[in-house]
Amino acid sequence: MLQAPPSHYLLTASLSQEVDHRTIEEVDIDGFTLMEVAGSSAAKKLLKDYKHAGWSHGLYLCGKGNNGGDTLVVARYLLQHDIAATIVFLSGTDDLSPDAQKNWELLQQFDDQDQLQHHKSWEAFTETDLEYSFIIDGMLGTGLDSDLRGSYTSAVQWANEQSTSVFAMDIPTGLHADTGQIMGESIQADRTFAFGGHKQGFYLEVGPAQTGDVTYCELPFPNQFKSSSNTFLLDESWVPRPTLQPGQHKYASGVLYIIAGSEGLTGAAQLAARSAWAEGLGAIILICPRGLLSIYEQTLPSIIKKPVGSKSDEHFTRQHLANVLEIIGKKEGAVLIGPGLGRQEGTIQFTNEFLSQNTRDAIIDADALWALAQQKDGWRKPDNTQWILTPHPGELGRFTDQAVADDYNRLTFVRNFSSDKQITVLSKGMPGIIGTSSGPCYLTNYNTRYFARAGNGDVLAGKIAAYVALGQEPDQSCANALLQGKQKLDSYLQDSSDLPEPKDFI
Ligand SMILES: NC(=O)C1=CN([C@@H]2O[C@H](COP(=O)(O)OP(=O)(O)OC[C@H]3O[C@@H](n4cnc5c(N)ncnc54)[C@H](O)[C@@H]3O)[C@@H](O)[C@H]2O)[C@@H](O)CC1
Ligand SMILES: Nc1ncnc2c1ncn2[C@@H]1O[C@H](COP(=O)(O)OP(=O)(O)O)[C@@H](O)[C@H]1O
Ligand SMILES: [K+]
Repeated sequence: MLQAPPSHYLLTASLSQEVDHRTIEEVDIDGFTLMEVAGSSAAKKLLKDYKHAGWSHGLYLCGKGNNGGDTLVVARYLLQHDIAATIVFLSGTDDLSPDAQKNWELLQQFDDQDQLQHHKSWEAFTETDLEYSFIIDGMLGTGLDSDLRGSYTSAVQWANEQSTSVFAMDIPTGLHADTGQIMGESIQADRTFAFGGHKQGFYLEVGPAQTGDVTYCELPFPNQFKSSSNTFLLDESWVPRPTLQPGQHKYASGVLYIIAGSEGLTGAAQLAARSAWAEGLGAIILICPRGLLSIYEQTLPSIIKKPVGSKSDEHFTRQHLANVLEIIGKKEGAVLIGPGLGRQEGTIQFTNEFLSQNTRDAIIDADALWALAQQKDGWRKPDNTQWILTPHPGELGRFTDQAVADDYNRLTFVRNFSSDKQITVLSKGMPGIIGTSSGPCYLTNYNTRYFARAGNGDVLAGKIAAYVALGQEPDQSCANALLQGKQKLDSYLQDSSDLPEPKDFI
C-alpha cells in the first residue's frame, strides 16, 4: 500500500479548518501563534529566494479574516528588512478577525521609519498611483464561502493585470480549495505558500494554473489531525521504486502474459509488450490469434509468443478461451488484457468470460474496458484476484450514468467506483487519479498533455503490468508507471522541443 508522508496529504477547506481548530482547542497552540508561524515562514522564504530582486515596496491585499492576518505578519518581517508596505484592507479595519487585528496593531508598532501606508477600502487605494515590487494576496483563504463579492472581484482583476509577481497566501483568492474551480474570479499567482498542507483544489481543474509554484509551509499541526484526509499528492520524493532481483531464473523474476492485438491493431500489443520488457521482467508471453503470429515473430524477438486458434484467426473469440486459460495456468504471473483487442462481438464475449474465470492479477485496458462496460453494472471482480482498470475519460464515462465532466466529480466517482468494485483505477487525464479499493486516492501534479497521442496508453499499461508482475502492489504499480513517464518526459524535454512519441516513453 502507498503511504504518503503528511506533507503530501491534500486538504479540503473543511479539513483545513478542522485541523486549525483542533490544534487551537486540543493542543493549546493559539491562533496568533499559528499565524506567526505561517506568516514568518512565508516571509523567510521570500527574503531568501528573492534577496537579489532589489525589492523596495510591497503591496499587501488583505481581507478581514485570518488570511489577511497571515499577510500582515509577512509585511512586518519584510518591513524589518527595509521593504516598505502598502496595505489595502478590502473590508476595512473595523471588523478584522481578533488575530488579524492584533497583527495590525503590531505591524504599526514596527514602523519606526515611516514606511507603512494603508487604505481602508479598495476604492481608496485605486486613487493612488505607486509602483510595487510585488503583490501579496491575503484577501481570502480557506474561508471562501461563495463567488467573490464586491470589491474583491475588482481587486483580483486588477492584480491579475499587473506585471509584478503575485504571491498567494495559503491559496489564491477565489480558487475553491476542494474542487479547483474559480469562484467568480481568482488570483493567478506566480507562487502559492500553502500553510499546513497542500489543498486538494491546487491539483484539480484550473488549480495548477492559478497557484503557480506551490511551496509547502509546515505548521505545528499534529499529523494525526490530518489523518481523515483521503487524497494525496503523488510525486517521486516518496513513492518507492520497484526493485529487481537480478540473477534469478527468468520465470522467477516476473512473468507477464499479454492478451492483446487484432487485425490492424497489432501496434498496440507491440507497444505494451516493449514497454513492459524495458522494465526488466524475466519473461513476457504474448498470447495472440494465430493469424497475427508472423507479424510478432518479426517485430518482437525477445517476447515469447503463444498463438491460439487457427491460421485464419485475426481476433480473439470464445473458442480461444480454454486454450488461453491453459496457457496462463502454467506459470505464476500477471495478465495485461486489452490493447488493440478490437470490439468484435466474439472478442467482447471472450474478454468478459476470460475476466470472470481468470484468477491472475489483471490490468484491464483499452478494448477490454469497452467489453467490461458492455455488461453495464453486471460484473464483479473474482474475490481472489486484484484488478487494475486504466480508463481515459471516455472509457470512465461508460461505467456510469453520472456526469464526470469536471475533475472533482471524476475524483468522487473514481473513489466510489474503486471501493465499490474493490479494484484499483488509474483514471487518465490531467490530473491522473489513482483510486484504490480501500478509499485513498492519489493525484499527479505534472503536465500530462504530452501524453495525449495514440499509443501512450499502451505504454502506460505495459509499465503498470510490468510492475505488478515484478511483485508491486496495484497502487504502487500505477504510481510508478505514472512517475516513470514523467521522468522520461523531463529528460526528453531537456534535449528536444519536438512532441515526444510513445516510443520515447518506453
Ligand atoms: N488560526 C487559524 O485558524 C489559522 C488560519 N490560517 C489562515 O487563515 C485562513 C482562514 O481564515 P478565515 O477562516 O478567517 O478565513 P478567510 O481569511 O479566508 O476569510 C473569511 C472571511 O471572508 C469573508 N468571505 C468569504 N467568502 C467571501 C467572498 N466570496 N467574498 C468576500 N468575502 C468573503 C467571510 O465572510 C469571512 O469574513 C487560512 O486560509 C490561512 O491563511 C493560518 O494562518 C493558520 C492558522
Ligand atoms: N506517464 C504518464 N503520466 C500521466 N498520464 C499518462 C502517462 N502516460 C499516459 N498517460 C495518459 O494516457 C493517455 C493516453 O492513453 P489513451 O487515451 O488510452 O491512449 P492510447 O490507448 O491510444 O494509447 C494520455 O492522454 C494521458 O492522460
Ligand atoms: K489568499
